[in-house]
Amino acid sequence: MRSGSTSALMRDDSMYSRGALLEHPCALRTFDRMMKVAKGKRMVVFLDYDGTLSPIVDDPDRAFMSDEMRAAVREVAKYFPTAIISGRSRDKVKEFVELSNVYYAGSHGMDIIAPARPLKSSLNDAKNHAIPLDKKDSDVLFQPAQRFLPAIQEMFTKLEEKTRNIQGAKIEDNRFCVSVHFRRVREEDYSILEEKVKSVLENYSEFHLTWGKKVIEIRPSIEWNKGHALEYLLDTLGLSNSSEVLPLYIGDDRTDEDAFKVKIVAECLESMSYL
Ligand SMILES: O=P(O)(O)OC[C@H]1O[C@H](O[C@H]2O[C@H](CO)[C@@H](O)[C@H](O)[C@H]2O)[C@H](O)[C@@H](O)[C@@H]1O
Repeated sequence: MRSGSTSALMRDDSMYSRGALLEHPCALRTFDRMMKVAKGKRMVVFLDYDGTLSPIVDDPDRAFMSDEMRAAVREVAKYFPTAIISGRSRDKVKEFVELSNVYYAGSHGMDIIAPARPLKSSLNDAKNHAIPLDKKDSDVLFQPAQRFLPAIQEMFTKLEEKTRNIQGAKIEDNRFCVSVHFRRVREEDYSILEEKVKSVLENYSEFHLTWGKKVIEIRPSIEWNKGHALEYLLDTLGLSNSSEVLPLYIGDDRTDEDAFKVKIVAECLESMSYL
């Protein structure tokens, strides 16, 4: 996503959602179709956090998940491998979700804890970034944007300084990316905020901006997003064979589109539309 003019921040979140709904079948309304497609397949569940497992609220630090939702996810994870893929830092999303039977991918998939298994597919380069947590431990950390950490920390400090005087602006450290929230900023200050963010970014050519729900996200320009994280997880789970596996991805924001575009996910969506 790209800003057109200085008013990119004025973009209406609900317009995006309506467009996405037209393009993708609604899971609840097409439940029977989904079950037909799922028959005989190994289902793997991928969930976004904000706006999916928790409601969108004004204060990002208070986006709590309900106990009911937590119980539902815990139950789902008993039957299907389940992963939470979020723009948040992995620690933060884990703190909110509080479940031990799910996989976590934070920073839009740039920070994954996954079971240690040999990678089978074309994600060859990915294994170079995988760090075993412990010899006895069966989990590995996958962090393809590690080298950007010092620059991200620097940017975070600069953004806090520059936006200090903009009422309602909030900078969130998501470890391998940074969020600039403007949900509580007055509309007349949107363009000032956007300019300030862009002025910081000018000195960091290896980063780019993306726009979510009342949030600007600053991300390292590497070829890695929620879609790659989904593929990585499927692969490490030994489940990247598309004829046997049904990946179910639930998400509400623009960055979730990267996961919807993954071939195996897109094919499943398409097969549901033809039933
Ligand atoms: O990938 P996600 O888990 O959906 O994370 C995307 C961003 O979500 C959070 O911001 C959004 O939710 C906040 C709480 O409801 C809301 O105040 C904000 O306006 C939304 O954009 C999170 O705080 C961001 O860091 C994530 O990038």
